[in-house]
Amino acid sequence: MIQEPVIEVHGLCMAYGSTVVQRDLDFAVFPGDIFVIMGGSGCGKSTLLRHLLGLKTPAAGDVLYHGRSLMSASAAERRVMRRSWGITYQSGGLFSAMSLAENVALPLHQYTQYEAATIDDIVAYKLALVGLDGFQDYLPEEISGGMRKRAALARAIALDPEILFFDEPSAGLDPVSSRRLDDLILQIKESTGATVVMVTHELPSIFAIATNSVYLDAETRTMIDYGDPGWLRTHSEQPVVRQFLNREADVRPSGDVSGEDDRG
Ligand SMILES: Nc1ncnc2c1ncn2[C@@H]1O[C@H](COP(=O)(O)OP(=O)(O)OP(=O)(O)O)[C@@H](O)[C@H]1O
Repeated sequence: MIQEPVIEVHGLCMAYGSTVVQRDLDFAVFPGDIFVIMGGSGCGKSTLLRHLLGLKTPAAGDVLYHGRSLMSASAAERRVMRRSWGITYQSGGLFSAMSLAENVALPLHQYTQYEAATIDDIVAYKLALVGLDGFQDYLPEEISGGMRKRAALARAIALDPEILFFDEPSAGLDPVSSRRLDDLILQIKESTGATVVMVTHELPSIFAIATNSVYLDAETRTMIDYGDPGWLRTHSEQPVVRQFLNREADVRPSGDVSGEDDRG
């Protein structure tokens, strides 16, 4: 059976003013993928995520969800699309003055007409799902960084999203917490059937959970490879991609390290 893509990126060109960040991006994300946006520092990964979320307008090209253009969607259509997305930001993005339960309840208040008791049940269930049973009354600052990331994930899955977006989910976490978050993302993807799109530099995460990826090159300002990162690691025809995935010494001519990831 041929699967229809969930997301299609067509001829996308992204720019800030007259400065082009990336151009000619063409790729698709299929149902159930854990799709990773990779590339060196400053190549445009977060900018691509902002375009996928409709937070930034392309200089050219389009993003389609189930074949429907995000760019030409009306505000009402975009709201329907957003209803099916769960988003977690690099910082977690939890509201510091609200308890974990209040944070997780926010999208339920915003997008549903559920009664308070139903919302309480869903919040308790989602917090339990991410291992935060019993922490509903804590403020974000009262728990660890790993727990905050998991609370942000609980909020992102509050509405049972079809697509989960992550910007650097394990940024700032120790390897054990990072691994736990990977396991949780996999578990949630498997139990809900969600499609996952994430920006990450973390090779262990990439190899542990990604099913497909795109590599954005900072130097040529376009995608230079696309595929399963485990396969690209040894088979990519692009030395920069193999280098990124193997974290080898820089293979560019000396003095040019624009594609290097300095955080690995
Ligand atoms: N609001 C902005 N205005 C102008 N330029 C910007 C803006 N945001 C990002 N840029 C530039 O666009 C380029 C891509 O930035 P972006 O944050 O998308 O890269 P990234 O790959 O996510 O980087 P990192 O890996 O360091 O997080 C960078 O050169 C950055 O300086």
